[in-house]
Amino acid sequence: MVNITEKIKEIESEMARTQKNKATEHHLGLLKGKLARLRVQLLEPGPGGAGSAGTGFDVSKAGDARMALVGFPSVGKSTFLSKITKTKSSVAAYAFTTLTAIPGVLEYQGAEIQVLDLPGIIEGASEGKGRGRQVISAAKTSDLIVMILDATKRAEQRALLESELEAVGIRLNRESPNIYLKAKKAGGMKISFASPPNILDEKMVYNILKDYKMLNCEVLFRDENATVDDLIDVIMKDHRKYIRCLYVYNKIDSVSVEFLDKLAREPHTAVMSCEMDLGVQDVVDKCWDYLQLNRIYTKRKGIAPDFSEALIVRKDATIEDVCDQIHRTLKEHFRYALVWGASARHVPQRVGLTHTVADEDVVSIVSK
Ligand SMILES: Nc1nc2c(ncn2[C@@H]2O[C@H](COP(=O)(O)OP(=O)(O)OP(=O)(O)O)[C@@H](O)[C@H]2O)c(=O)[nH]1
Ligand SMILES: [K+]
Ligand SMILES: [Mg+2]
Repeated sequence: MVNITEKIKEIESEMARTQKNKATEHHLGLLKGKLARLRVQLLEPGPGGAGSAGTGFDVSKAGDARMALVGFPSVGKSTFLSKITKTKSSVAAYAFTTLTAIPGVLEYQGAEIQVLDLPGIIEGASEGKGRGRQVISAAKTSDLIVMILDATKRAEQRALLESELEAVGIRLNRESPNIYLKAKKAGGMKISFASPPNILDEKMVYNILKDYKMLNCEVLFRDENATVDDLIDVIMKDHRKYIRCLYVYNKIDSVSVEFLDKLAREPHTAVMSCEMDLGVQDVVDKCWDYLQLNRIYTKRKGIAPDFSEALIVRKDATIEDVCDQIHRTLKEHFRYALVWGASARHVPQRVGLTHTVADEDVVSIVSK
């Protein structure tokens, strides 16, 4: 295999050398496209390729959702896992104490969340430094990334980790770009903009699509602020993953109150001290919010609901989804449901399959 890492470095330094202006933006756009393709090659070589690529760790998914603890060495990932689950993962003051993925189970009022404690990653992880690629692949399989940061360390750590994750196609706290793209068999390229674009132009879009050999396709930009990166993300959609991320600063016992206040105001952020047992439960509650799941308790007629076991559904789930969770064929015999809780206008409310449930609702299904 030709050294892809070197090729990536070459393009990155060419991009750094190239001045950003109107005359160079097309060239820069094409370089970005090339870079994106190389990164995919690096991570996911075809059959027979280098086996060391991002295969993750051999931990099967379990429970209602998976969250991954990602961060630099010795920020307190294992300390956090040991605090919130029954699993004990080795904790020590030296870097790279954890060498593989350690799964634990977080029990959250009837829900079971798999928590993956991962080895620390370092700068250059996405290019294969340390266990970086494996860690990042494991993070890519999770429903939530919990980025553990050390409040006593330099502020750049957050941006550094973000760019490592970005480099392998993970998009944090973002939606996929509002661009419609459809490959066609023939008919050439049809490029349209819902409103005049601020950044892109037709020629640039044409060149990038051509560079990806998408000569026959239809593309519609619904967002006037779409960028080259957005277009590349849509072209490479099979290699992109949009995941929510909660940034958690640990070790707040060792920073000033003023600094702590500043950290806590950053977006998508929570702060804690595992050692002093400060804020840990708040972090867990926030993780639950970020997973965007609802706990639904079911109730049989005349019997009190069982709060020790919840059905876990997506945030926007309906009674139909609840039925599907209980049994594949339940909705065929469905008559109506009774709902107690935040989604009910009065309790109990009698509802149909399309009713949207809320977290901690109690539901009773009445079938034919
Ligand atoms: N001051 C302080 N130290 C902490 C806190 N939490 C953990 N530590 C210490 O930080 C060190 C590293 O903790 P670990 O849990 O091993 O960190 P890790 O992120 O799992 O490290 P690796 O597995 O090596 O990547 C240990 O000495 C912990 O005792 C905290 O809240 N405050
Ligand atoms: K450590
Ligand atoms: Mg560890």
